[in-house]
Amino acid sequence: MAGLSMAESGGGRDLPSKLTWQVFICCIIAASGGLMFGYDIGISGGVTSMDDFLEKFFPAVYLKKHEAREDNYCKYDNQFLQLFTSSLYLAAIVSSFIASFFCKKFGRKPTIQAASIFFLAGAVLNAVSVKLGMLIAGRICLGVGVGFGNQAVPLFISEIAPAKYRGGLNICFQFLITIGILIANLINYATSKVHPYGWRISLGCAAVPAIILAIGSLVIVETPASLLERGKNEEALRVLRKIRGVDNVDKEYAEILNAIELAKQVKHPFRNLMSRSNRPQLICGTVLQFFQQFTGINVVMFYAPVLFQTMGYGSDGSLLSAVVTDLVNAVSTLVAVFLVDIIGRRVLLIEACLQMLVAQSIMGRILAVHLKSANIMPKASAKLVVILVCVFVSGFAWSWGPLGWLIPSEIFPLETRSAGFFFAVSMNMFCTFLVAQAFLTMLCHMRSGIFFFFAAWIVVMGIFAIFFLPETKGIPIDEMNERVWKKHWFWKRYHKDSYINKRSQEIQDKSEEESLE
Ligand SMILES: OC[C@H]1O[C@](O)(CO)[C@@H](O)[C@@H]1O
Repeated sequence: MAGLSMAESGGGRDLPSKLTWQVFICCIIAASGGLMFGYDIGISGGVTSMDDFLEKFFPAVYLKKHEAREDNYCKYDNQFLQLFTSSLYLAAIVSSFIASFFCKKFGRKPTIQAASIFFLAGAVLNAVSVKLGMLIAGRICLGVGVGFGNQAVPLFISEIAPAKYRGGLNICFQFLITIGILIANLINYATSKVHPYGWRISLGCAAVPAIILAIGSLVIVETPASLLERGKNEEALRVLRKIRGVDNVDKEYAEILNAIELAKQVKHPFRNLMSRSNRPQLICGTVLQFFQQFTGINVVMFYAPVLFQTMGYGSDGSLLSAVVTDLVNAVSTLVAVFLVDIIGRRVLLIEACLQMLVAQSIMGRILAVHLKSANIMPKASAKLVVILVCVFVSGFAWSWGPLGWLIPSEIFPLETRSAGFFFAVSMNMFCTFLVAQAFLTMLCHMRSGIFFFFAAWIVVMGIFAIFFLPETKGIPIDEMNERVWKKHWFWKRYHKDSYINKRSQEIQDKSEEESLE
């Protein structure tokens, strides 16, 4: 198998590996799960600002929207409307739990295939909806797809990529999420002019990425780690040779095998995950996803068109502004693809905190000054807010967006990887749900204060990144414990103590044995 010219050396050490086309294509196909996820994220904001859609499913919101005297901040405050957006994430939390077992027992590839089937069912159901119940049922199917896809795809990519390219390839997942969001908003822009069923086209088009994923998932290989985990040793060796593009993969094979043997001794991964020595990874992996969502990114992704309408833009202008921010989101994610394995994870995260903090604070201030109830914001300020949204989004896109997935996928040892990643995925889904469900109500009650609320969280996450997040750039996954956690100024205490605990347990066991004899 020919390798791409850029890659000849090993994954940060002496493992022979090339970035082969096989790996590259598998990663792109798997990452198209991100396209699907992104499409679902991007589509709901535009659809919920379309009059035809509101009139059919949410007549109360429709009336409120066209009520001249209604408070700008509260036009869209409706729990059911928020449930349309957020039900997907609720379903995804539950399904990613199931997916974590499915992924371990049947492998990463069938989990990705299952995701595509749920995506397809959800898209069809949404496009033909005649009642709110059908609409929500469709969103739930999409949510199950998201749960399965988001559980399997980042793991798949991290396990199949050579360590040296793991960061960049993994970010393809997030990149395709941003492309999905962008396409969704472009489609919304076009279909908002198609009356009365434009929204059906928007929701139905989700079937396209679902079909791409379904077909693509038939041709990808299973990861060597997952094959070994299920006792398919010969196949694992064959796949490893194929994806690395070299025959001599003995060392890597032995390392994965070793990790599997260790993993097999762990009968209860979820219980093991709670043990003291696994706590640093668990805390960092989950907290990163919590922080990712509490940047307030989904306020922009879900509700940008609604937010821009609140500021006085017309429907067209709002959808177009949302397209611009999505473009910035996608392009900036590419920056991370190229930089993450060169300058590392922490620099990106910390720099982005500063950038997002400045943008959020100025935005909050502008909205506080100009957007009093039922007032329309001056055009220049409204334009400035769009620019600030772009500054905010770009900071997020080259840092907390992609790294929220990458870091949790690379820090857990094999025995707790699936279980640990589940916590990260479900934290993402849970917080996305919270933001989606609460934002319009928060906007109505907190008004511009909402931006300061998220700005405060950005300060907290910056402090966390500076003091508590270790650098994982270029470290092979199976060496994380030795080279990262056991050396970190804060987290090393968890290993030291666990060693002491283990030793004292051994001594206690021994003395019990002796006394029995
Ligand atoms: O690109 C923005 C998107 O990325 C995510 O944070 C996922 O990583 C989504 O929740 C968000 O909508």
